[in-house]
Amino acid sequence: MEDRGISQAVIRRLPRYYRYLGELLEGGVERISSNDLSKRMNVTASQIRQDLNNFGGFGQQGYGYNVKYLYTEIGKILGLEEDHNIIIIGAGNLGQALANYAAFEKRGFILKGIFDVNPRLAGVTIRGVPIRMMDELRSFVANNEVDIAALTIPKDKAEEVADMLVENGVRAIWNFAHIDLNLPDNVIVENVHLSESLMQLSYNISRYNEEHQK
Ligand SMILES: NC(=O)c1ccc[n+]([C@@H]2O[C@H](COP(=O)([O-])OP(=O)(O)OC[C@H]3O[C@@H](n4cnc5c(N)ncnc54)[C@H](O)[C@@H]3O)[C@@H](O)[C@H]2O)c1
Repeated sequence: MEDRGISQAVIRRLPRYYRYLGELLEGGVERISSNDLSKRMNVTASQIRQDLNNFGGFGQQGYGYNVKYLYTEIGKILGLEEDHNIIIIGAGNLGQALANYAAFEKRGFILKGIFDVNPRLAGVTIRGVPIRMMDELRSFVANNEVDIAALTIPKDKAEEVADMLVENGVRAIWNFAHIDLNLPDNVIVENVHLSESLMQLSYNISRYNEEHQK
């Protein structure tokens, strides 16, 4: 998928630019050169120029980038100018950790509901949001605008719950269950697997060790 002709590789890097530019804005910085941004972000200045050139000619020689403008433009590309309503399915360790993480709200991801099958969790609230039982899910999705469903349930339940969500109109899944979901093309899935990130770390440790033994 391409966005305004911008490659997925660039899109993957945008959240990091967005985070740094947000910090600069909070610190009152109005403009920054690609060299300064490069030092902060530990990315080459030429990579930054290449990436940010995708958004038009607002990096000017001798002036640098207009931080507010770039932040706003990247926010638009990432679809962050509108809020997204989220529900979490599975209120175990991970689901509760996500629900407790208030900072998502600052980015416009609003927690609307939490669901589980465990009756002992019924009515427990997390940051004011009650954990509901799964038999309420259908009517909840029908009566509330739900943009994203996070799946933090066991993997053998994930496919069936994802199907049910999709049947009821949910179009984006943030999938933490260790399974590749088989869903229609019009459903957008983002898989988050911390163990894959750990394996990447492990690979980098091995590579570092090998290189430094030579
Ligand atoms: N992607 C990652 O990086 C990552 C990291 C940790 C865990 N996980 C995965 O996330 C899932 C949750 O992990 P956890 O440690 O929170 O487990 P957990 O056992 O603490 O929580 C799972 C919750 O799901 C509920 N549940 C079970 N079946 C359900 C269903 N059909 N509908 C709704 N809720 C249901 C359970 O009652 C429980 O509260 C697991 O699949 C785990 O493998 C993924």
